[in-house]
Amino acid sequence: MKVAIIGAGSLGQSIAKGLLKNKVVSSLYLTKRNTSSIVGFENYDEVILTSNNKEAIKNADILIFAVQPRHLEKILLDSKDLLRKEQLIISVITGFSIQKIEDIIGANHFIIRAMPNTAASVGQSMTCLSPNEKGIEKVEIAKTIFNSLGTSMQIPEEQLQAATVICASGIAFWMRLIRATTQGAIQLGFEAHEAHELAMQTCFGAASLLKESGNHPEAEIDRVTTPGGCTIEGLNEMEHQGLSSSLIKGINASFEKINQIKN
Ligand SMILES: NC(=O)C1=CN([C@@H]2O[C@H](COP(=O)(O)OP(=O)(O)OC[C@H]3O[C@@H](n4cnc5c(N)ncnc54)[C@H](OP(=O)(O)O)[C@@H]3O)[C@@H](O)[C@H]2O)C=CC1
Ligand SMILES: O=C(O)[C@@H]1CCC=N1
Repeated sequence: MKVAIIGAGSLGQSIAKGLLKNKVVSSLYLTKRNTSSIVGFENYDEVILTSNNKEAIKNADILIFAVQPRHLEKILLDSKDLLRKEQLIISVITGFSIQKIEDIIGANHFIIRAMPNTAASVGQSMTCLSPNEKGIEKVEIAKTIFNSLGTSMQIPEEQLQAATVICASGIAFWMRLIRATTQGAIQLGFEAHEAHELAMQTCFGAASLLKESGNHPEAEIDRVTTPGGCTIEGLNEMEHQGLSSSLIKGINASFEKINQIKN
């Protein structure tokens, strides 16, 4: 696979690292205006770092656009004459609709909007995919790419904003929960590095339990909460303080914001 990532910033580099780790690309163009700020890709023969989007677009079969939303329109306008009908065009850009992409480059292209997260760099992204009408033909290729970076799910484009909040912003939400647990552990007397390890592995264990057992979280909670014990005491206090409610409200605030952002 010859891939170009147009806009190798935070997410673009995460995707690149995952692709390289899994050896799924024969050549990988990474573009950004200031290429000197990219580090960590020097030892890969298949990587071409450049600020020349046109060169990257010409030499790739799969284009992954990962610039900030405000930059996409100009890049597409500048390069639309170079786009080939057989190329697969993937956009990971928040809030930039398929309709808007088609308005710029035409509907006769394989276009797929993808919403991965930064865990792509370690092969653990949850990626949601929404193709345009033509892109349905190439959705399996997109699944192959994003399944090599974690797991993927095809969803209607109308749900992509919600998926962004849950999966892409979700990385930040879970990080904050892990950080808060770490702070609690330090208060209980652990060294910071120990507290971090305890919080991180326990979070990983909780997610793994659900994934491997297929159980509902409440079933797993019931297995931990000894009657009259410390777990239910802590859990109930967290709920009195609004744990579930604050998460749901945060998710809704994030969703309201994403729907206000105009590209
Ligand atoms: N970060 C995340 O976790 C997620 C982000 N997204 C979406 O992905 C997109 C990228 O986000 P993120 O990686 O955080 O943003 P960044 O700002 O980190 O990355 C964007 C990159 O695009 C480059 N760029 C800007 N203009 C051009 C240009 N004309 N040609 C080539 N490259 C260019 C910038 O580098 P330079 O200035 O050197 O050109 C920058 O490195 C956004 O649309 C965001 O909504 C979606 C899901 C998750
Ligand atoms: O915070 C944001 O707006 C973008 C979209 C999801 C992750 N980063």
